[in-house]
Amino acid sequence: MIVAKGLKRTYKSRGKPVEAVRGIDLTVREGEIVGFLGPNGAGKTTTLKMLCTLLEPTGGDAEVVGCDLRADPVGVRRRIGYVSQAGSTASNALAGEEIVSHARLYGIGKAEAERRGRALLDALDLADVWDRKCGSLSGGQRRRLDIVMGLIHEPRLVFLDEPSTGLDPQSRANLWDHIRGLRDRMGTTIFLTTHYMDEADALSDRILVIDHGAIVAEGTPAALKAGVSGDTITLSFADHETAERAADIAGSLDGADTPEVEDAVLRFRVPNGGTALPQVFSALGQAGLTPIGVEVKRPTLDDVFLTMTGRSLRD
Ligand SMILES: Nc1ncnc2c1ncn2[C@@H]1O[C@H](COP(=O)(O)OP(=O)(O)OP(=O)(O)O)[C@@H](O)[C@H]1O
Repeated sequence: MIVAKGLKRTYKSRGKPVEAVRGIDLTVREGEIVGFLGPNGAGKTTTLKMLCTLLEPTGGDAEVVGCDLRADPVGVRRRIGYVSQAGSTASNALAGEEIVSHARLYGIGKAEAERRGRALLDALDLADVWDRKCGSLSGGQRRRLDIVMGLIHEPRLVFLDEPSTGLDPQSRANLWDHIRGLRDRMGTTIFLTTHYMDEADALSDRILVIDHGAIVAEGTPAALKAGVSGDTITLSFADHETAERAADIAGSLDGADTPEVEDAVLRFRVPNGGTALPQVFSALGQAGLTPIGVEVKRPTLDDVFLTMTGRSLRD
């Protein structure tokens, strides 16, 4: 669906070059949901806009749904759907009118547009909004309506730019269900940008992590997390001195990473938290030390990012 080679975009800002995307390679296969994850300003939207023909690359090439990005941008546009961050419906217009007029832009007849529109609304749990003003819909409903618009010409590939930004947790989870459903029922390939780790984790078959305009990691969410060594064990003690004594003991355990103590909290890494914990408790017990709190944390995508870049995705 997408093969990009050396894709690059340099902006000019106050006479100075800004290398937003520094020559990236990426491949997206048919039927995949690929999450493009990175912090603010990493180059996600710039990449997306280039792949959607909204922005000309300053270097590199790409083929999107079989069409060359530079030689056949119209071919690309006919074959893709694009759901922008800003949304595409006017508040005062009726949802049904917006769908039909959008479909007409693709040369779809009115009756066919209405048939497809109603079927898509139904699929996205919006069956009763045809005669409602777009501005009267909830945030989640309006995002789903945007997706209906992006799918009206039945593209095989759809780009979603930050799909759940601004939605409450329940609407986000509901939107994710619908996005997965589209792929499962219709086989639509989905390429989405996000700076939310949970969104990338919950939705994507494969994740590309971008930072400073370059791809720094790629893989399934599980493989990326497995690449980060070990689980983190956090133990709380009554005071700093006890935590320091516990740190000496934890540090001598097999496979344990250099322990860190902050106030009365000890944190260290082990290859497997579940199997290490009984050993930790037994060793601490022999020294007469008892933690007052314990937490075992599996690696998150933020740990992946931290390992790759030395910074947190949240920074
Ligand atoms: N029109 C422009 N002119 C100059 N610099 C730009 C322009 N658009 C984006 N940039 C810069 O390019 C870099 C990448 O921006 P981009 O919007 O692609 O990042 P992003 O990962 O999509 O971020 P966000 O999550 O905030 O949308 C940033 O440093 C941004 O300031």
